[in-house]
Amino acid sequence: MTERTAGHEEGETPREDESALLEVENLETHFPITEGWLRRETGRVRAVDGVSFELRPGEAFGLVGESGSGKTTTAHSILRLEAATGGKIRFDGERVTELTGADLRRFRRRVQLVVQDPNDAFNPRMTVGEAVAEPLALHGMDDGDRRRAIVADLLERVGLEAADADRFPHEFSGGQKQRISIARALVCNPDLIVADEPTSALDGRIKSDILALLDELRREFDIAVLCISHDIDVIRRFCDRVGVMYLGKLVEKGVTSEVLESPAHPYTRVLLGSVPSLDPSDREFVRPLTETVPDPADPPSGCRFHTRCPELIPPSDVALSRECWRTIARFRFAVEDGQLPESVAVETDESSVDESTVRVAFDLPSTIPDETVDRAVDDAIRSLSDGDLEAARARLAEAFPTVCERAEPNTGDERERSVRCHRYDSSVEAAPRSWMR
Ligand SMILES: Nc1ncnc2c1ncn2[C@@H]1O[C@H](COP(=O)(O)OP(=O)(O)OP(=O)(O)O)[C@@H](O)[C@H]1O
Repeated sequence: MTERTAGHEEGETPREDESALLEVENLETHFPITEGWLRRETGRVRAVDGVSFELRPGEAFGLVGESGSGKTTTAHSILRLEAATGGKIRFDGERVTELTGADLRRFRRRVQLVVQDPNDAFNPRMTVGEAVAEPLALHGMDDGDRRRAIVADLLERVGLEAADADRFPHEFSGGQKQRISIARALVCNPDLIVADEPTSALDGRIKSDILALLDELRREFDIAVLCISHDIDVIRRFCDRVGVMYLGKLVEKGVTSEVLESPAHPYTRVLLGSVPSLDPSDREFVRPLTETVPDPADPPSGCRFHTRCPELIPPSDVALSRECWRTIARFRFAVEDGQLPESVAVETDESSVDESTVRVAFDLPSTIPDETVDRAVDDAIRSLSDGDLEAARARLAEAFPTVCERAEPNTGDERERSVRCHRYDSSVEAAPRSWMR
């Protein structure tokens, strides 16, 4: 066992939080896209692209976001199941990517994974007892009687019976198999459990029971949990703090109750589906501008959410109602994306679409109470009706520059609450925070 690295390594910036168990700093995991038999790299999927968070001992931190936002890749990079391409991961002060030999084995013992589908987690030819004891044997515990005693105790702790050790995994239900996975994760006395969608393969009551079990065990044994889920309810019930991921970035981070009760980032609001208000009749349903999630191999510039953001910041000289601006932004990004409604999609240069059809399709008013905007929208509609998507795209992009597209927002690196949105940056001229309620 090597001595734990105290403080920071030579030539490095001091660690943000000396008491953290896990520190993830600017993590990047990109996957190369290759072509041809020479496997020439033609691009990169930016699955995780600058993610930072910490986990304190015994704390439950949740990563939430739509499918494809990079949650699993983040977890796998921490576990060294995927190779991080940038950034730093420290576990108990040690750089995870640099661990080798005995140090790596110790790390693998102290950090355990619980996967989504317990059916994939077991070798069907091993008894439950053998499966749960396997990590003990791998980590050098030769005494069979001792292993059996530990397994019997753990099976009882997760709500099964000691005698279940002699049965095979296929004899158990999904919920019971997840209990066995949890027993196996606990057997080496870990400090951190990474739970990747631990309940999404389970139904209602069983899901609740498994969450309650995980919660009880983590408190009893003081185990930190990194919980990955697209299910807000799981995060709400289980996690002390939460990070919201969108296209490889953490867009908001904070104490779970605060983030879920007063979500600040427009994407978090979209994910939750509403802007909370004390008066339930005053709740506003928040929808993204478009449903199309951009490709992580070619993410939008600036803020990655800008192409779908209902709070997109307008150019400073545009004075329109919020709803009117949203309609125009929706129009702009649908055109940019080439996602045109059927009535507008023009196949060939010869065909054309009536201008009023374009207006109806995008809900655009016949006149817009801002002359410059009105002219730009008119020009774009004319180009679209002539089937010239490229000209419409260029006109709209030039007419509506936005800081959200131009620059990546900072988080300000506040530990307890951070929001990666220009609307929270005092140096950006935008509507005040209260505008977002
Ligand atoms: N090995 C890989 N090679 C190339 N691209 C990958 C690889 N693994 C993941 N990706 C891509 O990286 C992005 C993030 O995937 P990831 O599985 O981490 O997201 P997620 O938020 O966990 O989603 P889900 O809940 O669907 O698992 C996706 O676009 C995915 O297609």
